[in-house]
Amino acid sequence: MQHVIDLDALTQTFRSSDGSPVTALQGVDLHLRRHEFVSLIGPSGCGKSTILRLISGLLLPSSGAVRVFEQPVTEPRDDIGLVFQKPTLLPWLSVLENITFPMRHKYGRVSPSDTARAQELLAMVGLSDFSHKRPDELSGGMQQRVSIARSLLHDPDILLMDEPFSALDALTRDEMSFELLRIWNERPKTVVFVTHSIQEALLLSDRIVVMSARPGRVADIIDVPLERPRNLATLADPVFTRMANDIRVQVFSRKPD
Ligand SMILES: Nc1ncnc2c1ncn2[C@@H]1O[C@H](COP(=O)(O)OP(=O)(O)OP(=O)(O)O)[C@@H](O)[C@H]1O
Repeated sequence: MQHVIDLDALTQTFRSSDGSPVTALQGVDLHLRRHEFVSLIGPSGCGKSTILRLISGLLLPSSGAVRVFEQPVTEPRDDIGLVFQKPTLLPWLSVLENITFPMRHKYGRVSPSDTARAQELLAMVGLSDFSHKRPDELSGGMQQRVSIARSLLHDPDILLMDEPFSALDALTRDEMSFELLRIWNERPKTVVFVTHSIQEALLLSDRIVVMSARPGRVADIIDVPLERPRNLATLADPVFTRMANDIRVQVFSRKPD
């Protein structure tokens, strides 16, 4: 079967400010199938964001290989959407202009269909009434919704999301998780989702990659057998609660290598 994302023997070393090497990732192998939803969880600093930067081409590996659609990744690709922890909006543009900005940046113009799609996405994230506001007139959570809408504008095949809901309040966070499931259902994509929330990972994912602390390695890959479509009832499913407990134990207990 063709993989959409292949990470083979991936090692990433950085140089810290005092010049000493920091091994962020060591020997990471991971293969994602088409339209799979995979979450990465693990302790702070275990290299989750580094994996997303490597897949996106924002960073090149110290050793090992990153392939997307079987092509080595050598630079950022157009068919990958990115959502970061922070919204990264341009403060001088309106909300609507921020969403269509990637099109203006790439093609020098924004077509009426881009604008219509941006408006659709704004409605989806509940911000139709804010399309002409500037980002600093919105709350942090609202700004993050705008950046999620922006990442979806060109309907990318791959979506890389780095704790996209961590800035949102708990209710909005649940709502956004279900919205993301709905979007993913309607327009399937291969998603790599970084989160610190075991519940969020379980609710969303086909597989959960549990990473170990520095140097970051893949400690376990867990299949999530919960039926789709998932909804509020999923959260009360005994399989969900049992798996959440098991993963919590796995993440928080120190296991000797
Ligand atoms: N540009 C860099 N220069 C030096 N060290 C870096 C750089 N980028 C990341 N690191 C280090 O690599 C390690 C992995 O960082 P990364 O941000 O990928 O972890 P993470 O699992 O996403 O963390 P968190 O959950 O806290 O967001 C950390 O020790 C970090 O300090």
